[in-house]
Amino acid sequence: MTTTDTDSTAPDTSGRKPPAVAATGPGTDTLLQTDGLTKRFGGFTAIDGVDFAVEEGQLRCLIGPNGAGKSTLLKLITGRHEASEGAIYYDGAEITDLRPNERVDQGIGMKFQVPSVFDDLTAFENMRLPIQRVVDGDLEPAVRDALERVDLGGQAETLAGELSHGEQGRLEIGMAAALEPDLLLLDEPVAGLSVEERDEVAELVTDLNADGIAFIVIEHDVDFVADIADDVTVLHRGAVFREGDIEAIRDDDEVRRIYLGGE
Ligand SMILES: Nc1ncnc2c1ncn2[C@@H]1O[C@H](COP(=O)(O)OP(=O)(O)OP(=O)(O)O)[C@@H](O)[C@H]1O
Repeated sequence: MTTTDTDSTAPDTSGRKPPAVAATGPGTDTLLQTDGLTKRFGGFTAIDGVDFAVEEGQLRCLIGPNGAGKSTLLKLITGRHEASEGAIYYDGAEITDLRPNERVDQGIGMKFQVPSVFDDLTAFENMRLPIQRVVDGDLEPAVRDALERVDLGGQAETLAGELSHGEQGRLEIGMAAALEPDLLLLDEPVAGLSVEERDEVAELVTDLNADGIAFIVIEHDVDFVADIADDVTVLHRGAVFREGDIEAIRDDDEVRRIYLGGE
């Protein structure tokens, strides 16, 4: 539940722009829009009045220094955190007060920073979990297809705990993609991976994006961002500091100062 003093039926006399619900509705290209989104932890404001949008099929990277609020913003979008103020609109409806599972049902998927595969189940058994939510009847062909999609067809019977970190990461992304989201949120998907594993994840994300899935990707690895991103949002102290394409962001002296170490 959001904390707001405003009666939604009363005329808006605040001078703020009208709710963005129509902005994500039919006939627009905007899939997700936040409006003045704010999150406070006690007296500390982690996300401070953020207006943030993702277009249909867009791949937007979210970067920023440690503690900038990137994970908190993603958790607000997935419903893991409740907003203190502001609103979130998705595909023509307000989702601010929906529960996490309801947001998944609306088409918002998430791969967390912490691995969420079950180590003592095989890759096949892990993949069957999301598939059984969306497929009726014989699950096996759909599970095999989903494993092929993340290049794990040959590892179906391997315990997830015995897969490499890169393979586990691909399995998790594949599990999130199996729920057929329109928007997939990834929190540092290549942290701790080798260069080759990183490239495989970049290829997978690019392929899924080409299939029409929009992405928000939190990432510290600027080379990975450059490999995959159309657009970059820089978050700093809980607010949007810059938005632009990766080249403009890389060349921005202020961004380098706050984020890239100012070299
Ligand atoms: N549950 C919480 N309770 C209190 N403070 C929190 C909580 N979650 C995050 N914070 C604080 O909010 C701020 C933003 O944290 P967040 O994890 O969103 O940053 P981040 O940009 O994802 O950082 P990093 O790159 O280090 O993961 C930090 O100062 C953090 O300490």
